[in-house]
Amino acid sequence: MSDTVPGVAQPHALPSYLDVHHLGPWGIFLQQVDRVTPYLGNLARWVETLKRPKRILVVDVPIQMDDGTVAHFEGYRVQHNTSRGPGKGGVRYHQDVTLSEVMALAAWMSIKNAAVNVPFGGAKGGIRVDPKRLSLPELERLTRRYTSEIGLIIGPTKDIPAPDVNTNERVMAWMMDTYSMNVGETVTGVVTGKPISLGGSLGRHEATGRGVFTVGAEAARRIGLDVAGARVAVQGFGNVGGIAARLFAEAGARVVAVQDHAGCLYREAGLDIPALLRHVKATGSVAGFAEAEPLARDAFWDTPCDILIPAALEQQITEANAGRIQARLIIEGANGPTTPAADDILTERGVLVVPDVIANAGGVTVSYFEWVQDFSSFFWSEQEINERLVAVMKGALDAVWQVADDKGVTLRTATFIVACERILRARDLRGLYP
Ligand SMILES: NC(=O)C1=CN([C@@H]2O[C@H](COP(=O)(O)OP(=O)(O)OC[C@H]3O[C@@H](n4cnc5c(N)ncnc54)[C@H](O)[C@@H]3O)[C@@H](O)[C@H]2O)C=CC1
Ligand SMILES: O=C(O)CCC(=O)C(=O)O
Repeated sequence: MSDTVPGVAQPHALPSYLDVHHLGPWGIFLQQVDRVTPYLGNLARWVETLKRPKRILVVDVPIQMDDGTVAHFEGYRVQHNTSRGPGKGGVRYHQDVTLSEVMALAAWMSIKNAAVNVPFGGAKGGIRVDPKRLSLPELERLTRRYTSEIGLIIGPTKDIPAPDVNTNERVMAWMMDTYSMNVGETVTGVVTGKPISLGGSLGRHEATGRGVFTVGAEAARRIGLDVAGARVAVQGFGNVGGIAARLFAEAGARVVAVQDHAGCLYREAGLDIPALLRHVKATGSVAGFAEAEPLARDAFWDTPCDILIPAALEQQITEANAGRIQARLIIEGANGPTTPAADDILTERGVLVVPDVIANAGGVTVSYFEWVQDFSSFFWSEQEINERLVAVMKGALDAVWQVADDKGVTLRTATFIVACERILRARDLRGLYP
């Protein structure tokens, strides 16, 4: 640290799980912050703020299983930064969820929310659980107990959860109901991504995929790649990947390869995406879809394609496969799919990466619209929402593209520059003492 503000930037040793050498998503976020710091000018004196989450809550979530036994699950809610507004970010249910992962996901929310200039800080939550092994009543009990445990720190003006991997509108309805019962009144604005009949927003279900498509098509146009006829490969075929694939197919692209947790498919002529979506709805996975050839999982990364959309989990594009990717354009639907070392390889090879913190911001943008609609109890048409979403996404991409050109940096560094400046300027203006 070169510059110091009394009481702020003292070089205390970081706890081990906050250390840049700690491998995992949080370590990756710290490396990304280090890459942007030289571009932050005077605001760099506040950068330590980004390296320490504001608030971390780890909760024990005990529930009664259907067989009468009691099981304990570990849950998290991390508020990374609240300088620009209440915490905002999804809740993930997955067997591999860790604190490092939730910290990074919360931090990427801070960057993303600032990049598209919605008035939120960054937060994220999760439970280490394989939800596929729970019955529906067990899942409901888990969600309700978790919501009560994190109820201490969430709220419509404090921190507003939303869906992420393995959570959906139904889970959000349970969260909204539990929080409301605990505070004694109906509070629709405590979560977004709710069912429409409970204060949800039209267009939220599709928003992240629509945002991926919007910035993807715009980036393709800017590099002279025609979406009509382009070959697209998609990893992850859930809310984000499935909808992005559908929109690209509707725009005339050929979705040639798809991978999810259980299967991997290839079809040179392009997969029938509506039929594949029906298959996934019926069976839970792309595996076993008859109108395609099965593909070995690792071969997915060698697929001849023009556009690659990672839309599953973190750290999928690494030093091991970045050199094999054939796409000219990568649009990050997932959070954190590319490691910094892989980023460097892709840049070197001239592959354009539209980073997660802009590419998948469509979801939280429409979550912001949902939150505003809940507060005003006045609801907008789907057309209005989609038009505003497209305007926000194109405007944000345009701004970071300009910074990337001006400074000769990648789109990821450019997005971090724009976002960190907004966050740290807010931090600076707010000052230190209560
Ligand atoms: N749902 C949302 O609004 C947003 C989600 N995201 C991010 O997008 C990504 C996907 O989220 P959703 O689509 O919401 O989740 P989802 O639960 O709807 O779908 C996840 C998909 O990833 C696949 N998958 C899981 N593990 C995999 C593996 N090891 N290899 C290949 N595929 C695997 C699953 O089979 C499924 O198709 C995550 O990184 C999430 O954080 C980002 C912004 C908003
Ligand atoms: O809609 C939201 O509030 C957040 C969605 C999310 O978790 C994300 O963008 O990664």
